[in-house]
Amino acid sequence: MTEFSGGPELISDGEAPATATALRLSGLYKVFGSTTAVDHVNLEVPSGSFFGLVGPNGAGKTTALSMAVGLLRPDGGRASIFDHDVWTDPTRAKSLIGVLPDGLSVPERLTGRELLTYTGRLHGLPTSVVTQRAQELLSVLELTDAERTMIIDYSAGMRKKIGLAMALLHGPRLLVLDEPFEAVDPVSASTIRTILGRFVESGGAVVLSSHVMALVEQLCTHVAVITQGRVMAAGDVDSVRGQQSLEQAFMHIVGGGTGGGEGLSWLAS
Ligand SMILES: Nc1ncnc2c1ncn2[C@@H]1O[C@H](COP(=O)(O)OP(=O)(O)OP(=O)(O)O)[C@@H](O)[C@H]1O
Repeated sequence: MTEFSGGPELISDGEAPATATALRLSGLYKVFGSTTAVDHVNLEVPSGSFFGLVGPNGAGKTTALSMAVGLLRPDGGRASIFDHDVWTDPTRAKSLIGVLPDGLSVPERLTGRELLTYTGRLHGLPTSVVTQRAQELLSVLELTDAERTMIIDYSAGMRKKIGLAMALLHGPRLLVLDEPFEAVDPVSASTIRTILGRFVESGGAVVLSSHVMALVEQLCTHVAVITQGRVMAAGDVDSVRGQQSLEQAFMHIVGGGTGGGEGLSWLAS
């Protein structure tokens, strides 16, 4: 097991943004055929916050995050990163964010090390900086043994970790992570939590989607509950959960928890 000590300098590359809002979504809207995936979503992610986006399957989390980072064009509304509009000022906006998208698509025949080198060079980082940061990220994320393995041969958890390394490599100020802990083993998950915690302590902001309420409750300072494309509750974690656990509050807000008690009688032997 690699102890996480020190590690790469994750906050650094841009000048300090003057605004206190890392991510602002205003009236964000997306329709697929007859499905309104994201329905006029307004959200503000403060600088220095750890923001969890939770919601049932199909709630619109991935669609909202994809529009927030400029991967999917909205049908309406705006997304801005530290006051830079993602669609009218994409170069500046995207230089400030690191993204771990759902279903990361990368050149599969590159090795982990090659992928980081390629990513760093695309960001315009000097070779020496890319080499040093890639080394540290591979080590911290326990991918050193797999640095010469092609991505096509990576497990699901290894793909998440190399995706996170790609998101961190250029020293962003906002991380937008779709299900970063999915398929990741407990030791790596703990390392990732430490990295993200340090990132936020240093003034960065993290937005992540997750289905694991206990994790969101433990990690996040803020949370938004989204269902059927709409934000049903948002704010600091204490105010959203009230006197209940976040899971109880979630069930209450989305109106779930009644299924599974009937039917499937053929499963009982
Ligand atoms: N490319 C697409 N074409 C058509 N419908 C889509 C597309 N992408 C998403 N949808 C629909 O939009 C809605 C929101 O999907 P989305 O993937 O954003 O939900 P999610 O909250 O991320 O779900 P999950 O938790 O299951 O990952 C769903 O009804 C989904 O079927």
